[in-house]
Amino acid sequence: MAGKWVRMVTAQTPTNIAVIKYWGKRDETLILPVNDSISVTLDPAHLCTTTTVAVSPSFDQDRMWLNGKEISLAGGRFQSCLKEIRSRACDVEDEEKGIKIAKKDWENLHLHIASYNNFPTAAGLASSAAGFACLVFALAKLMNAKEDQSQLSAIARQGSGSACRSLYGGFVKWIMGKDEDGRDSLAVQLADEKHWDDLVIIIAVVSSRQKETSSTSGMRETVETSLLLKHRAKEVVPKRIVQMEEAIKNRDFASFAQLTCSDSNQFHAVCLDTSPPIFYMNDTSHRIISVVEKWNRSEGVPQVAYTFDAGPNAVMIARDRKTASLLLQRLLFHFPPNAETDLNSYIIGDKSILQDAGIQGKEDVDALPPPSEIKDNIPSHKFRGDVSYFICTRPGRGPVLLSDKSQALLNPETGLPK
Ligand SMILES: Nc1ncnc2c1ncn2[C@@H]1O[C@H](COP(=O)(O)OP(=O)(O)OP(=O)(O)O)[C@@H](O)[C@H]1O
Ligand SMILES: C[C@@](O)(CCOP(=O)(O)OP(=O)(O)O)CC(=O)O
Repeated sequence: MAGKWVRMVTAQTPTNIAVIKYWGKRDETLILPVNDSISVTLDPAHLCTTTTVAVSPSFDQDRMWLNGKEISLAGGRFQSCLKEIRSRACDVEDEEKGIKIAKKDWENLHLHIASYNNFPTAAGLASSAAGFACLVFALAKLMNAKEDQSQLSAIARQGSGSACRSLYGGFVKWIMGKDEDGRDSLAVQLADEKHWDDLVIIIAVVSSRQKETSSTSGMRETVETSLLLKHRAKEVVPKRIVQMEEAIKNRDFASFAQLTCSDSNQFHAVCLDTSPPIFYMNDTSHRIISVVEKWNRSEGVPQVAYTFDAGPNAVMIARDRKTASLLLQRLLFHFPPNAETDLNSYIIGDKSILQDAGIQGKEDVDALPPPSEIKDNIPSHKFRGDVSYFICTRPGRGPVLLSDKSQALLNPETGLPK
């Protein structure tokens, strides 16, 4: 293994949004949850992490750069993932480059890791989920580990619980497991992204000034103080998991939406039941819920599901493209962009939904009529600037390797960021 070679692998991994939430751990170090959860993987075209991992005998320590800045790998979560994946490394031979790494060599070789999130890291868009899933997936490829996606998910879980669900595309279940060592706490795919490809997802990134409680400390406080969480984990979630699996299997949007909204609301109720109470949603979040609830009610059958993680951003899932364009009209009516924001940066991702909604410019936003369900309730307030921007996306695929060398984030000669 001597020489000056650098071997590297680049991968791209999606983020995910839970429709049955994970909240509460029974083991903090291994990251073992108190209930199963189910998520939808989001299209990596709009939200994803790209990670390049490299190994070389010339590296003298493990190093990592996140979005161009060097970060410490000393934290327990990074160390757990690195240790677990190293212990599964196998022989690697690259005849073209004349590289031969024996299984036992991996203990002494150091790694360079560079990662980039194509969305804001601190905006509550589950960067840790895509990030840890990508790290583990890329390292497994680099080290020729023979583990399947589910076994890799149990390693990513030790970086961040929700990360285990980003090892698959489509619809994913994290099975809480029973074993004390956590080996059976892993993700499985329920259906791939093609199974239900009518769904359209619109994320409202809500402006928030307040500092939020991290998921990790928030759920610790909930486990310590909330009686409602015990009821949720024991009585409510197990039934909902069965119903949600059925709804996904049958593409039953009415049940899917009802379960998704109820579970998000119960998660936030559990936060409120924590002492001291945790508030993740803000007034804008509540207004978005009200817009969707009023519309769903007036239609008689749910058109859109909403769900909120540990922050004020709304993730809305529309039953199809037509519904998504009607939703976007409603959202833009209530939450038009600020004077200084142009429409092109206000609606990002799949902009074709905007065209479907018949909106070409800001004048079309100003001309939007009040939605029929609120017409009798004038005055209908506008909340200009309360949403930072919207991301239009859809369910998407799981992790992939990027073989195009130009997409690598590390220099192939030096192993340092490009
Ligand atoms: N691309 C990445 N690769 C590895 N780790 C990452 C990556 N992106 C984020 N992380 C890790 O995740 C941490 C951020 O996680 P945190 O849970 O605070 O925010 P979030 O996941 O963006 O939001 P939320 O969990 O509230 O949805 C970072 O400090 C870093 O440790
Ligand atoms: C509200 C959630 O998004 C909580 C996610 O929590 P994290 O996975 O970020 O927490 P740690 O395991 O402590 O890293 C719900 C969910 O994704 O299921």
